[in-house]
Amino acid sequence: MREQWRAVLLLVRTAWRTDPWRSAGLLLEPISFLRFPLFAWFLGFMVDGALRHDARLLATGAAGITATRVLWFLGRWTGSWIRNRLTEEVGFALDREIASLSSGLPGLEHHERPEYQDRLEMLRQQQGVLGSSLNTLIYTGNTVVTGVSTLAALAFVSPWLLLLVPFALTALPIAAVQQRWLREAEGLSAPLHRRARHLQALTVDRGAGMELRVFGLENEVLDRFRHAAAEAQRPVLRVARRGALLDAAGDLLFLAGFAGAVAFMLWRARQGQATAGQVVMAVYLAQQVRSGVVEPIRLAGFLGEMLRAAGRMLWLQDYAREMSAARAGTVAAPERLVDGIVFDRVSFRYPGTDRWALRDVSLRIPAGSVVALVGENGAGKTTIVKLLSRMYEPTEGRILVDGVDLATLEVGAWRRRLSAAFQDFARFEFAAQHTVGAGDLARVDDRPSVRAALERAGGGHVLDTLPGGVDTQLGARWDGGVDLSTGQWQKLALGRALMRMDPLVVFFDEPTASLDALAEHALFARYAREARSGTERGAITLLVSHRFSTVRSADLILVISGGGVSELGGHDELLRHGGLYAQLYLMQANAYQPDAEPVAP
Ligand SMILES: Nc1ncnc2c1ncn2[C@@H]1O[C@H](COP(=O)(O)OP(=O)(O)OP(=O)(O)O)[C@@H](O)[C@H]1O
Repeated sequence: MREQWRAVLLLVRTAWRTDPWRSAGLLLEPISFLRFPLFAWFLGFMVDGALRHDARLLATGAAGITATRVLWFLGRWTGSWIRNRLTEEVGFALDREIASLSSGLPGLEHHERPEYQDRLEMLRQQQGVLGSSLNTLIYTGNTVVTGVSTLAALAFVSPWLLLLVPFALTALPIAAVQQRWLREAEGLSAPLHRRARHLQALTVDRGAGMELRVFGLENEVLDRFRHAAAEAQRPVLRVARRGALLDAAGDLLFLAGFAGAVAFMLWRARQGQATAGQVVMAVYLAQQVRSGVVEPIRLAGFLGEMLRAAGRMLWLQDYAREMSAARAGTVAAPERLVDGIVFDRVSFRYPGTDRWALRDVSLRIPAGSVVALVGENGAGKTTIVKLLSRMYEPTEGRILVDGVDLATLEVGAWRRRLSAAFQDFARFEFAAQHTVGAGDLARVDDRPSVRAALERAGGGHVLDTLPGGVDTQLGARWDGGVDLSTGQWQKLALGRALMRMDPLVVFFDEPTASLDALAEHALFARYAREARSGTERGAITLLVSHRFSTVRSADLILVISGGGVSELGGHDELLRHGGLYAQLYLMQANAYQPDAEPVAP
């Protein structure tokens, strides 16, 4: 119950914050919902006036009915106008908040948690519901006014008529049971919905489109999507069918009670205990008892669904607050690195898995160095990058930045001192200027800086091929938008990584997979020279690459294998050592010279 009140408060607070005037105006609407008892009362006047030939009573009844209609019309008209507008505004405000909370979470761990995914999935599905939840809340309030005033008027005619209420109240347990079923069904459907959305996304995803066609998977994916969507619907449909049967049983019961109430009033009239006007008033009100009592209950059930959606919103708020408090850190990020970064017995498991991605890693990355991470696929190289950028926190052990635990550094400030280019780079479909400039928001509009960063990334010529230069909209789906090749996108991503002027750590996690080995080598040789010349900041460059021609120019090479560091040293030193590095290096070197004799260490 406390959670439901919190959800109601969330809606009211959001409405008030979004538009206080409209929120206040809505309080007028319930007045118009007194129409049923007023109408019945004046109708009774008219009937009695007509039977008694009492012109004053007749006129009072007619005037009252007219006034009731006018009040109803005005209240409804202004109310629904304000309500619709406010509902939209509140819906947008909540949608914005979901986006801002999800993207503002400090790390990526939540993406690995099925329970987070499921709840977010439900929130996404119910975004429309969230928007109209305020509408339902107010409308429920209005129907409560109708119900209570109807019952009060009925009791005024005869308290015995309130015996009709239990017949209507059967809707209460029915709604509760239906809600429970619905909740269970939603829980069952959520992972299936997620799967269906993933499959649907594959059918429209441009990247997946090529593979779908090459491997002839179109129908297979469509079939899987249809199957997953049908499966996701099944629990909810089953519940809807069972719910409709329960509703029908409740309706029949009320019909029996209503017949009893009408018979009771006719009996009273025959006994001379009620006027004809009171009989008409009672019959009119009795048939309203059904909607007067059932409607608020039905809506309360519906409101329950809304409040559950609002409750998930509260959960997201709490989760974001908790994560930020636990992960945000308070210590200011350093201006420069003096000693470097130390991994102190770091172990890491991805959430929801029981396999160690890194196990007991201890190493030191000296300030000002260019470090290469090499190793086979799945060895743990990217995981090291993710831990250093605080997308995840170590499961065990600590990472020290100049002796300070990285977990205590203020996460936003630390990230402002990083820069990165990834193999899975983002394709920001903005104007080219902003796609690259996004790497340093403060200089997002600075044309010379964007040009310079791109030149350093070896991508200056990409701009020259664009019809509108830096102002060209990227992405073929936009008006006048231009699409780029994967390699061109990658160069823009590299340019973005080179926008920040004073990063402390720069990650290059296989960002040049689309470049040939020579181009990659030339790019990093140039970059490493620059990085070494800027050593007064002690900046560290971390390069993940499978190309040993690039890797060999690093100051320090870390060979990652099976989640640990198996070798560490300079190129010559590791070759002399004759371990895994030497083996992999020679294999690649020989592959580049197929006619040459195998090179021995
Ligand atoms: N999000 C994730 N959830 C669960 N396990 C993961 C996740 N990402 C990576 N792993 C696992 O962690 C291990 C290390 O992965 P990582 O991405 O660090 O390897 P890598 O050395 O960068 O590989 P590659 O050269 O293929 O990029 C792998 O076994 C991988 O399956």
